[in-house]
Amino acid sequence: MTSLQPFGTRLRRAMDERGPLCVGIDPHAALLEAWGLDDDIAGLERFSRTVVEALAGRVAVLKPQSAFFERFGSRGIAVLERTVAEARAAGALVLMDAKRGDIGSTMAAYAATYLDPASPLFSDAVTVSPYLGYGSLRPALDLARESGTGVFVLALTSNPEGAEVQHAVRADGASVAATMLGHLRAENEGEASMGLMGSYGAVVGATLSDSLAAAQADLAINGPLLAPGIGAQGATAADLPKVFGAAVRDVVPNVSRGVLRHGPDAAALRASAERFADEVREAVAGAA
Ligand SMILES: O=c1ccn([C@@H]2O[C@H](COP(=O)(O)O)[C@@H](O)[C@H]2O)c(=O)[nH]1
Repeated sequence: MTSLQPFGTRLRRAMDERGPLCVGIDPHAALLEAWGLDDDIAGLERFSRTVVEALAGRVAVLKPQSAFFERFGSRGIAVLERTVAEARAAGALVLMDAKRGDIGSTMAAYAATYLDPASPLFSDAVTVSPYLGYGSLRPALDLARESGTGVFVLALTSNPEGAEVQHAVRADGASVAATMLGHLRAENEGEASMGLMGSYGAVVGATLSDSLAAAQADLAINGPLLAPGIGAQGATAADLPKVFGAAVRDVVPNVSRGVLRHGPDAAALRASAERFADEVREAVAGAA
């Protein structure tokens, strides 16, 4: 298998060169309408291509939300394939937001879909759900190591409903979220010993200011922390130091609708992404 440099190394370089922002490609029906596009395959294709052309040469990460492509069936998946390939060719890292999770034997097929370089949906990283247990994710974790890709495990999601599962406390006193973060810390240990960022990340919402303060120590996983919730969900770049504490340097903040609502004008999309990137840079520098 042709292997890339480890995802964590590639991501750290992209964050240093371009800033840490991740922009989502979320073709909501309402956004297609606001852009003057039809809610059909041609609208989907135009929307995605516009975002890629405007931003793939500038931001560190683009995150297509698979659901918005899947709803168009096989033709939507074909657009997703082209979107991923064009974004990667233009220099962005692509994080596929698919939130897959299943028993190990099925997980191996999901892993092959997103993390095998021979797959038409090959991406730099994928989001996964650990609801079937962290160990069920092993095929994705192993394939990521082999192919130089990354895996982001849902730990503390940005939505308020997540707390009933993620804050649940196990018999040993650890919360489910802390347990997932502990697994990721162990997964990234090899890179930590070499002073590099690991390739195994966690999803931790930027919206969690109140509930996270007590758990900041758990965030030291030596891997990237994807932080959705900025913009449409109400969090701001200025919240990041408060939410993430010392881990703020490993945060990859995601903004989707907050940027996309400025389209379809490419210059306006770029200006919005740049504003968010500047705000993030300022917040992180202020935390030093
Ligand atoms: O905890 C999570 C995990 C994933 N997401 C995804 O991120 C984007 C957020 O979009 P906005 O328009 O910036 O709200 C979207 O694709 C979600 O599915 C999340 O929001 N929270």
